[in-house]
Amino acid sequence: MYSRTMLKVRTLSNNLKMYGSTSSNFVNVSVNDKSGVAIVTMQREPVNSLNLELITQLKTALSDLERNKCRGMILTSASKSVFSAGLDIMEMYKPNQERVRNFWLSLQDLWMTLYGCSYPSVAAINGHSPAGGCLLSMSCEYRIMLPNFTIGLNETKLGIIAPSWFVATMKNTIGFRKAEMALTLGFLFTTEEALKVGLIDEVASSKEDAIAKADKFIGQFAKIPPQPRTISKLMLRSKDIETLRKTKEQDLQAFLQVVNDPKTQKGLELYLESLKQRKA
Ligand SMILES: CCCCC/C=C\CCC/C=C/CC(=O)SCCNC(=O)CCNC(=O)[C@H](O)C(C)(C)COP(=O)(O)OP(=O)(O)OC[C@H]1O[C@@H](n2cnc3c(N)ncnc32)[C@H](O)[C@@H]1OP(=O)(O)O
Repeated sequence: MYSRTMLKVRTLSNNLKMYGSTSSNFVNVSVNDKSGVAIVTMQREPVNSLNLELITQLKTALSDLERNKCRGMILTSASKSVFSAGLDIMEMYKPNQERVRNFWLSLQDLWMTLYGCSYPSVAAINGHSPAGGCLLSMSCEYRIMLPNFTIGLNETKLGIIAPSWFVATMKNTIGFRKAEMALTLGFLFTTEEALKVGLIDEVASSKEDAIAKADKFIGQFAKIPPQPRTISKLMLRSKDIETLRKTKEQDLQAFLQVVNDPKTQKGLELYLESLKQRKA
């Protein structure tokens, strides 16, 4: 039913080529011919960490879906155990200044595109979803997660602060009090805990079940006129999108200041080592 790559994801744009990147395909888009619902699959092994290329390709895919008036979008992962490990730490460790700037601006763009898309959006969370992975999930309208994984904004545990738009997205998803607790603790919720707190909406037994549930959620909108649907969604979401749009440069400068701080660089080095040692 879902035909692979019916909507072609454009490869890297010219401005990325100057960094010598190869145009690997980190995003697959397949569209159900009957329902018009698209499945957007992140496929950057091993953990879908969000580097500049994955972020750019996701943004392109979502914008293409908008232009093609898709009926709904399901965001998921090709991995069996990780939805997304969040931002690629290698983009922030000893960064090339022009690339890290582009990285952050592209992340801002991706968030504004996903959070404000007109079509219904569902995250089929088929693996762990910390930090930036949680942001992507929360930016969708509905979340379905598989058991025995974790999700949350764990930034404070890493000694860093989630940007204000990450915080706003969490507050809008689970409410002020629960967001305050979760953010200050850097709490990673298990699937069951996430369901209880309202961070996810349903638990699925498998990826196929998650996709079926997502299709069912999106199917409800078949009877709702699209324009009032979109306007209602944007009445709730546009304030935070506009806030970031107006403060993009300020937000970028704050990020660059943190990233370029030698203490952050030392922290990143230790964190990368700890990730590697967990395996040993
Ligand atoms: C973090 C400091 C940022 C400094 C900048 C300052 C402020 C502004 C930015 C603030 C916002 C930040 C949001 C973020 O998203 S930060 C990223 C936070 N992410 C995490 O903490 C997740 C870390 N990863 C994990 O916990 C696990 O990898 C896992 C997702 C649970 C999956 O576990 P598992 O399946 O066991 O896989 P491995 O751990 O063995 O990983 C395989 C491989 O991938 C590397 N890796 C994992 N996560 C990342 C990542 N986020 N970025 C880059 N690389 C990652 C890991 O090191 C392994 O590599 P090797 O195979 O080479 O050992």
